[in-house]
Amino acid sequence: MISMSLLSTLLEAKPPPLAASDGVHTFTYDSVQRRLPLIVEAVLKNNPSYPVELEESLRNLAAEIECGKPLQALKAPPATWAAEMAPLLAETNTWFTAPWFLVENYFYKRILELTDPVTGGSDPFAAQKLASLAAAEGAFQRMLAAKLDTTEDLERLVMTSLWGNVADLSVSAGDVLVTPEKASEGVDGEEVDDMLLADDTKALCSALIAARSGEVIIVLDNCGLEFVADLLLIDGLLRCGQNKITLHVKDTPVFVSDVTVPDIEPHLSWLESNHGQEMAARLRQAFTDGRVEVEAPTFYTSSIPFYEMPDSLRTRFGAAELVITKGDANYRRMLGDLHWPFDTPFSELMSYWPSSVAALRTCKSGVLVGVSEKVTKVAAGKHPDKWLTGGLYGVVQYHK
Ligand SMILES: O=P(O)(O)OC[C@H]1O[C@](O)(CO)[C@@H](O)[C@@H]1O
Repeated sequence: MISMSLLSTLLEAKPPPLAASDGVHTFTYDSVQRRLPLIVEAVLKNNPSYPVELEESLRNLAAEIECGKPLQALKAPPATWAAEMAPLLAETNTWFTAPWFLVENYFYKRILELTDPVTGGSDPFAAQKLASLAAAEGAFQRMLAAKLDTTEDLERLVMTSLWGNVADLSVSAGDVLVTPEKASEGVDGEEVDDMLLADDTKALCSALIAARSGEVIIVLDNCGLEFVADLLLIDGLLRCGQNKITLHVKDTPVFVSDVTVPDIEPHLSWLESNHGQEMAARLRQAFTDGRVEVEAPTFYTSSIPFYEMPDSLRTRFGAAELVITKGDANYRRMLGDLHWPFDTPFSELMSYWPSSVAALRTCKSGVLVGVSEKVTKVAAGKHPDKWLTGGLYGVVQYHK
C-alpha cells in the first residue's frame, strides 16, 4: 500500500542533505574535493586521443571543483535539470555547499557536456568499464566453481549480487578495485553474516519466489563484476521460472561505471569468452523472447530523489511485483541522500514506494537507515574509518 503521508510526516523534520560543507574531514568533502578531480584525471589517462583543447577544458573543470567554485548552469540541460539547478544557482551554491547527490550527478553532466560534442557521444569511461570487466575474471571463475550458474538457491545468488557491489570505479576514483575476491568470498563465507548490518535476505527470497508469475524490476548499478554477479542472479531467477525481469539502466554514462544500454552486449560476450557460454546462451534467449527487457529512464541521471519520482516511473514500479535496487547511489536516491538517524526504520521510509522494494547495497557513503545503535556501534568499533563508507559492510533491506 502506498503511503505518502508517513513519508511527508518524516520529511517535516527533514534532515539536511549530505554536502561537502559537512566538514573537511568528512568522506563527502573528500569525495568532492579530491576524488572528483581524480575521476577527471582518469578520464584523461584513459582517453589519450582527446584533442588538446578538450584536455584543457577537462583540467579546468577539475580545477574548478578542487577549489570549490560556484556551480555553473549546464549549457543545454536535459529536461529536469534546469529546474533542479535554478534554486542553487540563485543562491550561488558552490561545489562544496550544494547537496552532494546533486553535485555528483551534475559533475557527470559537466563531463559529458565537454566530451560529447568532440567525441560524438562516446562513453568517456568505456576503457575503464572494459578494464573492470577484465578484472572480474578470477572472481567469476570462482563463482562458476561454486556452481552459482546452476544453483537455484536464491539466497546465495542474492549474496553474490550484493557483494558484487564492492567493485565500483567511482569509489576508487577510477582505478579498478583490488577486491573483487570479496564478491566470490561472499558466496558462502562464514564471516559474511557479520558484515551485514541489516539482513532481510530470507524475506526478499520469499518475495522473489512469490513474484515468479509477475515482473521484477532490477535497478542496476555498476558494470564489471557487479553486473556479472547480477547476471548470475537474473539467470538464476529465470531458471526458477521468473516470468519477466526488467533491467533499469542509465540513459547516459554516470558514476564512472554505471551500466548503460551499450554496456550490456559486451558483458554477454565476455561471459561467452570466460566459460559462461551456457549461462550467456540462456540470457540471450531471455532477451530475445522478452522475458528480460531493458529500460533507461532519464530519471536515473537526474538528482531527484525516488520519493519525487515522475508518474511514469511510479506507474512502472507499481505494475511490478518487486523492485530491487542495486548499490550505494540508488540507496542514497531512495533516502534523498539525507542525514537520517541510522536507526530510522527502512520500512517506514520506504512506505512511499509503489510496490515491494529491496535494496542490495554495500555501504559507501554516510547514508544508512534501518540499523540499530547496537549494530552500528560494533561495526564502528571494529573499523572506525571504514565501516560506513569503505564498502566493507552491506545491507539487504526489504519493504513489502
Ligand atoms: O556504485 P555505487 O554502489 O552506487 O556507489 C557509488 C558511490 O560512490 C561514490 O561515488 C563515492 O563517492 C558515492 O557517491 C556513491 O554513492
